[in-house]
Amino acid sequence: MLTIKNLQAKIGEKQILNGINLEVKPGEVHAIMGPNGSGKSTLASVLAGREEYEVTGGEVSFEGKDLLEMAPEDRAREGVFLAFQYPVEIPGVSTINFMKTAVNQIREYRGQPTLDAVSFLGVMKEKMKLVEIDQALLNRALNEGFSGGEKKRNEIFQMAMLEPKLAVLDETDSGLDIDALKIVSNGVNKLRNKSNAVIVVTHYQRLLDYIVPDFVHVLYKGKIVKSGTKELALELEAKGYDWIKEEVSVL
Ligand SMILES: Nc1ncnc2c1ncn2[C@@H]1O[C@H](COP(=O)(O)OP(=O)(O)OP(=O)(O)O)[C@@H](O)[C@H]1O
Repeated sequence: MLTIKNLQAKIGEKQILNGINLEVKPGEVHAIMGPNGSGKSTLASVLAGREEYEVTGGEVSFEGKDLLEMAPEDRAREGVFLAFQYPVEIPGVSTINFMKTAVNQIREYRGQPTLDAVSFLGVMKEKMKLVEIDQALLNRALNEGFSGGEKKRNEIFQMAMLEPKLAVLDETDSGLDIDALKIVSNGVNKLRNKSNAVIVVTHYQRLLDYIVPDFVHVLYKGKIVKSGTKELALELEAKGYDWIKEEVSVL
């Protein structure tokens, strides 16, 4: 589904990604971990096509198409969803209206009939239950004054509505209390199936107790320096990153 080959990227004059290789197949969940400043958010942002980042080398293909050539909105239409670390606020536009437009644009792009107001509300109610989100929140302007946990929950709601093939969840555990962490994780788990894939960027093994990954990768200095299964996350939780940094330094 997603193949990243030797991806390099910089912001301003600072080179951040130094050759990322990653293969994600349908149905898989990959967790990306790593020390602060190693490039995790940058990788997510490059996949989303955020303009500030300049790709300086490598390739990314999504279902055989060159992802890096696509405009950010086309990436979303093709089925890539990125939950931003700090989602934008859109004053004056309710979350419901925002979602209705987004869902119908994607349906049109995929050649599916658009949803009228009644059908949209039906789908919305069903997805709201998945992430246990309150309608009062969805009536408010998008993200305006939302708490950290509300923003995160709303992102998972957006993901449920947009039914992406690949979801990139960036630090989705930040700002969530323990109950919200479970609700969001349950929402993600209910959305998992054989044909979609998830990349979750996280600092905490705790999240991976709920969203159980097939693979865990450690990003350090802009490269994936170690990959393993969920046991690797447990090892990192127990031992920290120093042993990995040492392994890298003797190479
Ligand atoms: N706009 C920018 N200008 C200069 N440097 C930047 C900019 N954005 C990111 N960086 C630098 O790029 C490096 C990687 O940042 P990134 O946010 O991708 O790391 P991260 O692994 O997600 O970190 P964290 O775990 O702390 O969230 C950091 O050293 C950061 O300071």
